[in-house]
Amino acid sequence: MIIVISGTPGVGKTIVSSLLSKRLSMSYLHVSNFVIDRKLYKNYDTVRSSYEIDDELVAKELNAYLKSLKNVVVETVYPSLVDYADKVIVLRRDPRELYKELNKRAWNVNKVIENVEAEILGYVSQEASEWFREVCEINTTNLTPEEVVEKILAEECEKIIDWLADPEIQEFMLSLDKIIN
Ligand SMILES: Nc1ncnc2c1ncn2[C@@H]1O[C@H](COP(=O)(O)OP(=O)(O)O)[C@@H](O)[C@H]1O
Repeated sequence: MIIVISGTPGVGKTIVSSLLSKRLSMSYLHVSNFVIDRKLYKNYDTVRSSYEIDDELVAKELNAYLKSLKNVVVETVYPSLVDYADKVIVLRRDPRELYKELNKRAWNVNKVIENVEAEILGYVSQEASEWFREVCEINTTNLTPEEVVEKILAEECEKIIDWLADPEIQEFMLSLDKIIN
């Protein structure tokens, strides 16, 4: 069984994946760590503070490795790297909360805002829906990580979340645009 836990950075993937894997006695694979451990990156972008990856190479190595594991919870920002999954969960978080969360990281302001805007526009959710037939979205805002795990186990999914339907989040996005422009 392969369970993919995806979402924008800061939504709670690591904590939820780790709890879920323990709860189900499954292995846990953090794709970014896999890429770093196996040196599957092309280079490190110091401006963006992130590794640039060769998608095809990572997908090839990752899927070969996943085949060797029976039961695994896979955490990734890029769901399309995974060829096959039994369940795909995309965690979502109120962009205003996510902004506070990402500001705690030692990231430059552009990187924080790019990621918050990616959450507002639903990039990861869109990628997951294009790649997999069925995707379960869970809004983690105001839930504890344990409650998120319970929802995953109970398959309590929401409709695809559209943050931009909320006028306050539209305003928030405009205020972010002003900071970077
Ligand atoms: N449901 C939650 N409620 C409160 N804080 C959370 C929740 N999920 C994650 N966090 C906190 O948010 C931060 C980011 O979580 P993390 O699991 O590292 O996110 P990701 O792996 O998606 O980047 C951590 O400090 C974590 O403790």
